[in-house]
Amino acid sequence: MSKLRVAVLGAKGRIGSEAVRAVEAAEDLELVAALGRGDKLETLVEAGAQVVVELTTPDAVMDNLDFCLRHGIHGVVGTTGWTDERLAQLRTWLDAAPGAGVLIAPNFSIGAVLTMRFAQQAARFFESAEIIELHHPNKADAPSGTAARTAQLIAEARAEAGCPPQPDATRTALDGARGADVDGVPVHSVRLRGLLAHQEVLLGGVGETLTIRHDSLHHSSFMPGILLGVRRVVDTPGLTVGLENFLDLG
Ligand SMILES: NC(=O)c1ccc[n+]([C@@H]2O[C@H](COP(=O)([O-])OP(=O)(O)OC[C@H]3O[C@@H](n4cnc5c(N)ncnc54)[C@H](O)[C@@H]3O)[C@@H](O)[C@H]2O)c1
Ligand SMILES: O=C(O)C1=N[C@H](C(=O)O)CCC1
Repeated sequence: MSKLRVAVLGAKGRIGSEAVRAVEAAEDLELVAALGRGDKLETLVEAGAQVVVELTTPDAVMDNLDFCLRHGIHGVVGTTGWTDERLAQLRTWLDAAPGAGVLIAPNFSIGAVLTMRFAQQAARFFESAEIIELHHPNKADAPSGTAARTAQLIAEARAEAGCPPQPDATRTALDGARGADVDGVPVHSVRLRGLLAHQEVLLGGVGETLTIRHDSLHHSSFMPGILLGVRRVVDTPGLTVGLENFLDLG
């Protein structure tokens, strides 16, 4: 059986360099290009890449995906910074590229995906929900893509169940003291040397709290998810948001 031809964009970065090693080590995949900032995207076409793993920056990701889809190359995207406008733009490019697929995964680690699912399931049973995300201090964006997605899922679950707004008597607060408001869910971002990627979802009800915590301790935690995304995206045309769609979680 022929190997799937894979390229990595952001190949010298923290997660990109780990992805290069993971693709090289996978028997069913062939690494055909490993590009960094300033490298020509035409190399992807010359190398015959079928799937691009996009691990760059929010500033670069849209141009990279535009190029890939114009050349019929599938995308597995870990880069953060997604907004409704960006997703709408991506859908128009996908409409013009029949057969091409893009997976956007706010988090490739299985534990983080399960954290999001558990939080979504629990959200309607508690009056209060807040998120603390904790990352290394070199991270460019806040809140993390994972925390933003978790907050959206919690808010959707609460709205579907008809939950009222969260109790909060705060009348005066220093700017930022109550975190960022993501669809009504406060999200607090910590940046601390020594950390990689961590998240706590705090849920509170009368007389009890539930804390769901996940820790990524090494970039290797993201690799099984990236490889799964590469293998599945080639048979999944259109836009898929979230690795959970490839995990048969029920
Ligand atoms: N989804 C996930 O599971 C997951 C996990 C870790 C990181 N991330 C995200 O991945 C992105 C990268 O994170 P990082 O910690 O590796 O950052 P990083 O700064 O270490 O790496 C980014 C790399 O991309 C390169 N780059 C910038 N513009 C480029 C371009 N136009 N073409 C090719 N390469 C380009 C940079 O030179 C750098 O080497 C961030 O958005 C981060 O939030 C996602
Ligand atoms: O290290 C990062 O940067 C990470 N970014 C993703 C996010 O913003 O959620 C996933 C975790 C690691």
